[in-house]
Parts: sequence; structure tokens; C-alpha cells
Amino acid sequence: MDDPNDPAPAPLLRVRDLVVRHPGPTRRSAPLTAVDGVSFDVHAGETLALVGESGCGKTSAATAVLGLRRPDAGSVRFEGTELTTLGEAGLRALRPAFQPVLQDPYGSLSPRLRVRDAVAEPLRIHGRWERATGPDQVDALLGKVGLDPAHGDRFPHELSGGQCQRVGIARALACEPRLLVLDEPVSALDPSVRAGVLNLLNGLQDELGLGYLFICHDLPLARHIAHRVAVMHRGRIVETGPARRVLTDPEHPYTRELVRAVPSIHGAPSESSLPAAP
Ligand SMILES: Nc1ncnc2c1ncn2[C@@H]1O[C@H](COP(=O)(O)OP(=O)(O)OP(=O)(O)O)[C@@H](O)[C@H]1O
Repeated sequence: MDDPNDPAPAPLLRVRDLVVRHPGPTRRSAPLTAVDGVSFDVHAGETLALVGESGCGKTSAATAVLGLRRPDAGSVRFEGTELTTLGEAGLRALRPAFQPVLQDPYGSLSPRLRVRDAVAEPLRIHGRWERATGPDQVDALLGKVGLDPAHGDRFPHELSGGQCQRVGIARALACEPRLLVLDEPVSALDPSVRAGVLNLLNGLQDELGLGYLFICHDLPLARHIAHRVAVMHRGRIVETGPARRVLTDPEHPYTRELVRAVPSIHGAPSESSLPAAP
């Protein structure tokens, strides 16, 4: 329970001491600890960027947060409800409120579904589809992500990567979520279309007060897009703080290791790929 005397607003998402292990490469090998006691909060209207080099455990943490797998230890609370011990029915009821947006804009859409049906699908799955109002709802969702309703008649292969990612965001918005878990949402996109998608995400956050857990391996991008940054390294969070302050010290031991692992970390983000800061 939240302390009634604590004036700080309760976070949308509270993750504490999260541990995620994967099976080792052979049946005899020890399990691999991908996430090793990670804790963070995401508040409504806030972007927390979870950054770190490839393989440091970001996606494993996101998978546990989304309830797609049970963590091996730790707590994931969404709006005060503990997800790690919730049964399948309870998770299904809560799932519309926290939605993923994935990296591969084409891969996350069925090639056989027209855009209109892809956006309608989550409404149907979560029992929110009504024949009378559903089509208008789909048009409104397309409009919200900057797509013309005419795009609804197309198949994914008839769209650009940026348009596909907008459809992915429309699907995530369909069930009126409060939290989006964005796993590298722009890294598969051309730099020229990244800014448009990032601006869209900023605008939606301002309008809807959404919390974002924004996973990426690009620290300049994270500093630019996020309010706060948590840096992961070998399964642990090694630094966390306001985005503009994190890992600005090139002599910090983790900065040195990360610069080796991710050369872009101290590279200047290209102006064309970044929108205005939040
Ligand atoms: N399903 C799995 N089975 C076994 N090992 C896994 C599995 N998923 C991830 N791993 C391992 O867990 C570690 C963390 O992987 P994870 O994908 O969470 O990292 P990441 O930071 O998201 O990396 P990337 O940025 O490359 O996606 C890696 O060593 C990876 O090989």
C-alpha cells in the first residue's frame, strides 16, 4: 500500500529487485541471469529511458514488466496492483492499460491484415469492438497517429517503415493505455522519419498523460527524448537520474565501458533524427 502521509504521487509502474533468468545454452549449463535485481519507477506523463549495450537485459526486463513472462524474483506493480502474482484472468483484464510498441514495424503487423483490421484487432480481442462505432474509432485512431483514413485500406507492405510504426502505435492506443513499453521503437527507421515518430510520441504523451518506458541503446537519443534515464549494464542498473545529467562524465567507469560497447554513446545525435526535447 502507498503511504498516505507520503506526498509524492504513486508511480504508474513500480519495479523492485526484478530478476529474470534464461536457460543456459545446454541443459547442464547454469541459467543466465539477464536481469539482476533491477528497480525503477515510471510516473504518468513521464518517459524513463532504459538504456545500455546490446545484451544487457533491457528486453528481458520489458518482457517481465509486460507480464509476458513471470520474473524469477522481484515485484512489478502497475497502478498499485502486483502483476507477478496475478492470475491469467487478472492479467488479461489489466493488459489493455499497458501496451507494447516493438522495434520491427513490419514484423509486428500481420501481412494478411489491412491496416483497418490491424487497428480493430485489439478492440476485438479486448471486447471493445462495436459494429456501429468501431469503424469510426479506427479512423479516429489513424488520425491520432497522423495517418489518413485512406491508409486503412492498405496492407503493411504498401506502407513505409514510419507509417507501419504509426499503425503499431495506433494499435497500442486502441485500448486507452496508461503506459507504453516502447522497445527500440525508432531504431529500425530511417533517420529522416525518426523525428516524426518521436514527435508523435511526445505529442501523445502531452495529450494523454501516458507514461513511457522507452528502451533503447542510443544514449544521445535517450537523453533527448526522456525525462529520466536508467543505464543498464550486465543486468543491473548502474546509474539513474535526470536525462541531461546521466553519464556526462567521460571518466565514469561505466561511461568508458559503454562507449566501447556502443560507439554512438558520445556521438552527437543527428539534428534530423531528433525532435524538440520534452
Ligand atoms: N529467450 C532467451 N533464452 C536464452 N537467453 C536469452 C533469451 N532472451 C535473452 N537471452 C539472453 O539474455 C541476455 C539479455 O538479453 P536481452 O535481449 O534482454 O538484452 P537487450 O539489452 O534487450 O539486448 P538487445 O539490445 O540486443 O535486444 C543476453 O545474454 C541474451 O542472449
